[in-house]
Amino acid sequence: MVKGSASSSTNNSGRSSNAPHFWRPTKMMNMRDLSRDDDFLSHLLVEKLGTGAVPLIVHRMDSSRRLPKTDAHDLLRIVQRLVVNSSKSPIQHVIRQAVDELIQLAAIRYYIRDYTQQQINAFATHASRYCELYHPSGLIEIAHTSRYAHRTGKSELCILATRKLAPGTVITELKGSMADLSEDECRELKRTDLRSCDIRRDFSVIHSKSMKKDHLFLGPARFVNHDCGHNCELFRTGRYITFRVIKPINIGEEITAHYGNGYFGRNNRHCLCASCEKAGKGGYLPTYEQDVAAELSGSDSDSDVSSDEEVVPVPTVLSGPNERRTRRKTYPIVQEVESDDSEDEAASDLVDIKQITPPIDGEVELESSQRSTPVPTLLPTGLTRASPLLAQTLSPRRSSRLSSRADHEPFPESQAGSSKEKPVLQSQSSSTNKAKDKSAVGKKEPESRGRRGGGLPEESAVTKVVAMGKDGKPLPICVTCEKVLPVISIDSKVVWGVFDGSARGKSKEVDLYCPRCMRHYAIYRQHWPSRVCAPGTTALEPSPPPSQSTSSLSNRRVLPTLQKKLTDAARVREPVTSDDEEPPPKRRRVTSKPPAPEASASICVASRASAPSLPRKNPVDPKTGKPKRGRPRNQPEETTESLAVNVKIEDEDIPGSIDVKSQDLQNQPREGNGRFGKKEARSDGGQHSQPALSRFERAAERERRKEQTEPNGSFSKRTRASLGSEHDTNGELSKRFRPLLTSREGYRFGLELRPNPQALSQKTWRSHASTSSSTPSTSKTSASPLIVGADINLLHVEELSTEQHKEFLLVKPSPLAFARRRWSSSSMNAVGEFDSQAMTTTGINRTVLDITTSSKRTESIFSALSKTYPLPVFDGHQPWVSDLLGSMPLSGVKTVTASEPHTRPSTPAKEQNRGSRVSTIVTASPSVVLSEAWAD
Ligand SMILES: C[S@@+](CC[C@H](N)C(=O)[O-])C[C@H]1O[C@@H](n2cnc3c(N)ncnc32)[C@H](O)[C@@H]1O
Repeated sequence: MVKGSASSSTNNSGRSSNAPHFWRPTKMMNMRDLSRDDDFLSHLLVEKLGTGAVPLIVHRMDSSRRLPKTDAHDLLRIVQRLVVNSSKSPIQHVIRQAVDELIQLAAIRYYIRDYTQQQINAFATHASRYCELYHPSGLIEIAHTSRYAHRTGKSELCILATRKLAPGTVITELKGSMADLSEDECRELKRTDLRSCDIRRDFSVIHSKSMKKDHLFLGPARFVNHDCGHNCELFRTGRYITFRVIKPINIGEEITAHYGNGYFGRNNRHCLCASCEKAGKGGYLPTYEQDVAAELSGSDSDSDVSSDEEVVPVPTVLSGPNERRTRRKTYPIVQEVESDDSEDEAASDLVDIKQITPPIDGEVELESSQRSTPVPTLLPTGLTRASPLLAQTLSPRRSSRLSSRADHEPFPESQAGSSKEKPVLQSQSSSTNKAKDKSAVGKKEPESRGRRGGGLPEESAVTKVVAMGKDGKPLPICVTCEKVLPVISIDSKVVWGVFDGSARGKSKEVDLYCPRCMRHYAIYRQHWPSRVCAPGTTALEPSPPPSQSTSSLSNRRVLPTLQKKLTDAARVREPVTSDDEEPPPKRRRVTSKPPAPEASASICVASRASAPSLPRKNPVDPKTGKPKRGRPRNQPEETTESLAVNVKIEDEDIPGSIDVKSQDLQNQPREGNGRFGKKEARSDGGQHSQPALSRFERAAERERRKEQTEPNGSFSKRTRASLGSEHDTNGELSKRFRPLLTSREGYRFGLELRPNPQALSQKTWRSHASTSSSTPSTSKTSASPLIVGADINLLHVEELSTEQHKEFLLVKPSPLAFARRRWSSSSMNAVGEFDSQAMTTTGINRTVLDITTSSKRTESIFSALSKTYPLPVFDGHQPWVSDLLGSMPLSGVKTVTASEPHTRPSTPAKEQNRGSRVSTIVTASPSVVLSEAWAD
């Protein structure tokens, strides 16, 4: 292979100086790898997503290399999270997150195990383009089309609009980059080799006149099909090739471009586009087949086949091999990942698209690099209808079908047989279109495919036609979009779809969905084409991150190496600023939180580059020195992450946020799984640590404790008897018999008392602020201020002057960072004792506390705090604290909205205990209040 020219804007490290951090024109990339990445990603994120069962048809080049099997559910969850998070974070952020998660999937990690950092970057870039398609703001989607199947024996993909698009709209997510093709590669792609099933001629080869080079189109843009009456034009925008709408496009209509006048043979005489179909031109010319036959026999002097290319015209046969078949060779997806062939390291460059000087008006002209003709191939007979639809896992209801759909799928009469076998198109009874429908009955409706290119058609004016099978019965349609179900065929064999009469009975019983509508519903929980939740409906629930299966032996072997690469790649993928580049998403200070230790690999998030985190993995077994087997345990960070999803920040610009990841926290020893190490044994021999309990376990524990205590907080006799001796060897009350912490009013407190932190602190601070000019309030007279954060480490706060205290108190904690830890506190152990060690792990080690609890245990809390950690503590009962807090102008509450449900009791009796309960929360979960309140 020949190395392509390096981009002038590409620096020595192989990175373009003006490329965004998630896209790097990659030097020395193997074109086959790039193409294979693209194939793999489009298979995962288009074909497999939400359908799970659609076989691989997107395969461009090298089918000899097997692809690892990927769990469709994992893919779906990643995309669902992207959708859920899309309303909360900038698009770049959610896409990076999705790509990060994708790359953490075991199958993908295996796939890229031998990749260099540059290759990983390129892979991530491709992935980001496919992920971007699913953003709810997206304008397009990828769908199947069978338009060309009657000639090619296979289904293909196409791009459809998800919204009405007006002329001038730039479809930014329809990006493509171009891999520089060497002459050999180009010839390889062009030729039709009957002996090799692995290579196929590819039409997505673009010739740049200005560069005098051929390129291979990569990314979703490669699925834009040609139409002589195209509705979009290709143009270059900075580093991308993208598309601009030139004619109004309706929902569901296909996005088409013009490949050039000679792309499908001279004057595009082999073109199968809708416009040609309408006009009876190109591949729909009545004399087309005779012309082709004449051409093949050599009598056509106009033949485009150039003698210097190894293009072998393929005869028009029913079942013989042809270029298309080779392309659509069924791809074996192995059950287990296998070791792969060594890579051909011969390199070709991925061209920096900036090099391509548009010839006219910024457009990149596409010129046919093909000299041969698409080979007309007839499908075996009997495929006019399709086989039973596979996975009917989804159940969007017929009743909620969309009222009207733009015609987007070509009718399968031409998908599933020769043009002679085209089924009759017949009007569907429709109240609004009866007259038109009648006229359409029994004749081919030229508008059936040809609404592209017209003005934005009124949906009510759309003539609904149904495709009829050979037997005169209507072909099955998708219950959602009401389009004829595509028949997906590989090597002229139907692999997906509904066909033959035997299946028709079934199709009546079950609702059938096209792959696109299945996928759409699976992702958005909305019927196509809606991507947003209707008011009053439940939003998608974010699924937990996909499990990290490391069961494969080969995976375990390669993962450490890969991990290192991912980490290095993260460093490489720093943001590069340039005029041309999209600005990196504004970092939110409030979202800064201690990076999850060993929580996730990120090759994309530049902010993590300085402290790259590692993918979650199992702890190392001290005996064997190897990672433990089985599913890695969930880590606390996951909880905070999922909580973070539910936290909405209305004001991003929060000054004075505290980096809660203090040095001390970092220095704290951790176990292999990222958790903090065992805590020192306390003087009484007990352990501070408490096993992390699930919500249900905690509830069960509370119930158990309730049972064990009598109403006055003491243990029942039965419990007492079962617990054994009350006193330990020192004569102190044994831990088990210590009563639960109670407030002065006898209110039992603990983690079960979870008031709504926002409402609580709002009330608290408001009331305090309103009285701030008057006599300072105390916990006894009113709801008192609870905690004020300060970024200072004080041991003896009493020695400071009031002014100094004020200064400390002016520092505002980061509400979001603390809110994320709202319920993660385990600072109260099972018997209600304060666990200061746990407190440090919840990120409050820089916090000055004002504990206003009236509990008698305050003292022990303070001493525990100062023993384990030099945590400055203010006792709310001390007059100077009350004075200080009372005199401060307290601006109250940051608008942090937490959507997590809570179960705060609201009986009047309990309301009376608000002060105490709040105090309880302070000690049990300080972050609750910290997240909401601070002083101005
Ligand atoms: C750039 S790709 C477009 C995506 C393609 N449908 C796929 O699934 O990979 C170009 C290929 O699409 C098909 N194609 C697109 N427009 C066509 C047309 N007007 N007539 C015939 N084939 C077309 C041809 O198979 C061509 O090789």
